Amino acid sequence: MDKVKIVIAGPRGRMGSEAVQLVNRTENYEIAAVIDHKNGGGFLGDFEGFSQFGQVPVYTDLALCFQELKPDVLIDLTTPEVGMFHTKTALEYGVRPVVGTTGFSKENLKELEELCQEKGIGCIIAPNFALGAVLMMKFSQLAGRYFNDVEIIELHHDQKLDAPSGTAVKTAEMIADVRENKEQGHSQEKETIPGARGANFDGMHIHSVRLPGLIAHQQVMFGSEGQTLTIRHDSYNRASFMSGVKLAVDTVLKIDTLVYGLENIID
Ligand SMILES: NC(=O)C1=CN([C@@H]2O[C@H](COP(=O)(O)OP(=O)(O)OC[C@H]3O[C@@H](n4cnc5c(N)ncnc54)[C@H](O)[C@@H]3O)[C@@H](O)[C@H]2O)C=CC1
Ligand SMILES: O=C(O)C1=N[C@H](C(=O)O)C[C@H](O)C1
Repeated sequence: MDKVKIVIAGPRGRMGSEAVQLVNRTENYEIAAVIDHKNGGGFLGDFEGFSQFGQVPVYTDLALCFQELKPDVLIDLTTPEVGMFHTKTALEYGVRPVVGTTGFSKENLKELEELCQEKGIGCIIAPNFALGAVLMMKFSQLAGRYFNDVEIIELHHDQKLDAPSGTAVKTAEMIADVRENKEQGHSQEKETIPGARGANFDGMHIHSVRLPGLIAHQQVMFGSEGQTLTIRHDSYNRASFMSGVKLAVDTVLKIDTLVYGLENIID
């Protein structure tokens, strides 16, 4: 059986470097190339900490990489600014994207859904690859059917670029699908310091904590008369995301639509 040819964008990043190791240790996967904005024309092995990957080419030009190597899958773990461009380019060249990069808007998702349809190939965008986080979102959605009052508190390392996190937005979207619409808190509440009540998503509030020492954590709190329910997930390292990345790569090869969220494929 031919190996799955994978291109990884963002290989020197916290997630990308973990994904390089995942692809390298998976028997039927092969790293065809990496995409980085440095060292185009060189090799991954030239980057510090990657000496074992001497032969893996580095491209700065995604389209050129796809034209020359015709890979099966792009794993994108970059930044909100470039994630959409990479994903679109991949679909245009018939390469199936598995995207962990966060910060995609509803409009972005709509455009990608149409592009998948046009090209007849699959794409997976997963705001969180950790199984526990996916369950936390599903459990929160279940609780949202019974509790209208919810506050989402996401906690991340202080190098994170986007706020709120992709996971928090996805959680809010999933709860909003089942929750009776409600503007939370007192109708006359006033912020004496702007932002004190966090971001407002459909009347729910999202709070973003950024601290060194944290990795990726989220707590969803529900309240009603005389009780609260708290659902919490913690990722203590980036290895926690890798089984989800593998599941997404294996799945994206078999589908021909856009899937937004791992909860749609874990069953
Ligand atoms: N879906 C999930 O389970 C997870 C998603 N993430 C998301 O993944 C993304 C990456 O996160 P981290 O690895 O922590 O960030 P990071 O900052 O450590 O890595 C990002 C990498 O992208 C590279 N990059 C930037 N522009 C590029 C370009 N034009 N071409 C190629 N590479 C480029 C940077 O050099 C850097 O190495 C973020 O959007 C984050 O929110 C992070 C953890 C889990
Ligand atoms: O940047 C991170 O670290 C993470 N980003 C994703 C998000 O925005 O939800 C997933 C996870 O929380 C880690």
